[in-house]
Amino acid sequence: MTEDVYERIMEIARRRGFILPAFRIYGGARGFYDYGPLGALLKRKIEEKWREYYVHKEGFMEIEAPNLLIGEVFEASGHVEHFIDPMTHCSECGEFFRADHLAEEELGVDAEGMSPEELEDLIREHDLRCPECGGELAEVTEFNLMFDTNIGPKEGRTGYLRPETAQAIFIQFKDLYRWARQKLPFGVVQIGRAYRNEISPRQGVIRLREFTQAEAEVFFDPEEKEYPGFERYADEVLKFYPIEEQRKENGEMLEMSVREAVEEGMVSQPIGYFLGLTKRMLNEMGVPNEAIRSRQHLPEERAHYASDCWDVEVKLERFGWVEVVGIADRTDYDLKKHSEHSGEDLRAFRELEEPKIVYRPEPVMKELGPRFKSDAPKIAEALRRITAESEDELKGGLTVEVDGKEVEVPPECYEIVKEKVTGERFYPHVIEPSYGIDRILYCVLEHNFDPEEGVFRFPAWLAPIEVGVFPLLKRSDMVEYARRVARMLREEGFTVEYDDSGSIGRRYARADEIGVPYCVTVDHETLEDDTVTIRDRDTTEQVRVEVDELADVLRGLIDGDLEFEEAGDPV
Ligand SMILES: Nc1ncnc2c1ncn2[C@@H]1O[C@H](COP(=O)(O)OP(=O)(O)OP(=O)(O)O)[C@@H](O)[C@H]1O
Repeated sequence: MTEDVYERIMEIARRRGFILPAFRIYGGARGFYDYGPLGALLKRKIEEKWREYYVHKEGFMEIEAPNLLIGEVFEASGHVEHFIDPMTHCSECGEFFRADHLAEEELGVDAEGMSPEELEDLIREHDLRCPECGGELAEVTEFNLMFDTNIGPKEGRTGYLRPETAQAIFIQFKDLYRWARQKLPFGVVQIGRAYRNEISPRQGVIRLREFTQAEAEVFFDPEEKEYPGFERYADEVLKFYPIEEQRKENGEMLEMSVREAVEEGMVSQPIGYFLGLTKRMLNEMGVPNEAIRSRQHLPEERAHYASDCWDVEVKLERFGWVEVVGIADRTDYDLKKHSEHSGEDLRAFRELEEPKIVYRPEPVMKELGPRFKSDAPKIAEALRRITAESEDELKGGLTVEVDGKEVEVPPECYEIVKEKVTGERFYPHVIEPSYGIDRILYCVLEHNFDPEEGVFRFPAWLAPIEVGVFPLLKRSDMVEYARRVARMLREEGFTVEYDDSGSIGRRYARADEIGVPYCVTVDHETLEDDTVTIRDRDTTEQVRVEVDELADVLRGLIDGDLEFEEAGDPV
């Protein structure tokens, strides 16, 4: 038997129906996996836990938007231009590689953020060859990771499968802000599939081409430094790995509370808050503190929209530290871009402590119209978004951005008006905690795996099957009774597996392997006095309880409100 934990877990995952390669009968395709019946149950539980934190406890609004978005959205967001990875391929066997990953793996260098030219030089300098066949590597080019398609039968309307769920939230900001009673901060979440045409996904379930993201976009006023509710996770102690430590030769992870990290200026309050929340959630799922760290992105690895980003990484046997959650400060980047490209005003409003005088350019349509034709309304809208503290700032012409292009507006196209205002419009900033559910699911499998016994020891609430129900013998009276118990428990809301094949020992072993925390057995005594046994997965101890009380007892055990020893009479 192989010792590699990943192999062992994936073997059980495939055999028992957690995760399995997709399209297998047609030879499969890298980066696509199916969740089998157990995997699907486990995934739902992880998603529900995430909802409990973000929708229930934070009170964020959840939306559900299309997976396929029109091209304009990603033109504006910068993904068409920037969502690219460097790529090379072998000129002999034709295999494709992420050029930066290849350089990192084969040469041990840090190639993050290198340009295609720099990577090309590195490859030539070290005579790097195809790891599969030794062939020569072709030129390094840029590859956009978005899957594109054509919307409708007519050519011309490009659509993209979303590479992140976030954009649909930004483009609906106006309504969302209204539903939030025009008060900041507020959060909006979305959970769903995201698609990235990863060049060469070789890390099994870690790097998929279709995966599930759970994202929150938290809109706040950048002038407010305090994050409401900060105290909730302020005392969580985390392992921080900031940029300075990563740059030192023997850099270390710094263990401190979220509060201390904020006081030291290492993280902002909202970023610290969501790092603390994430650690707490991962702990609940059985990922221990030693395997969790918060690593700050180096400037060269930050996404095009982020001013700061911290990844929550989980340590895995085969892959080392793997990002499972990214918490990015997206500033006002997205709302600004979508305002500029769409002409909609996606700003929020804040009351001023004291009224003030501002100057703004009021569009003169009879000048704008003939000059800019169909662009005139958008230019007028862009002008209306401008305000200045002094008249001089507006004199002599202005530059506005429309549909991603800069447009020079001559002074005769607007009149400068003076206004007394009691409030002002501004672009909210956004903190985005972005969770990769599939990666979390694999981390949950690995960190709840007991390699000695080859079984999963999920926390009871997280186990895909919560209760196993077995008749001791395959006698019709016991089978019938056990089936009735299984049905009753299902109706009470438990996930239940009924099993009557093979010896009872084999059935317990099968249940242990997939992490079933409690097994209920119907035996001779049951038929006489309506009591059953409950067996605890981790201690293999048993208690006897009345069938009438079974559902309440199991609920108490699964919710952690009841100790096993107190659950019934020891057997
Ligand atoms: N190809 C993928 N397969 C599975 N999950 C992914 C993939 N890409 C991203 N994710 C998940 O989505 C989360 C947020 O996406 P983000 O854009 O921050 O990832 P990323 O920094 O591009 O990831 P990576 O650097 O590993 O490619 C990640 O933390 C990760 O859990």
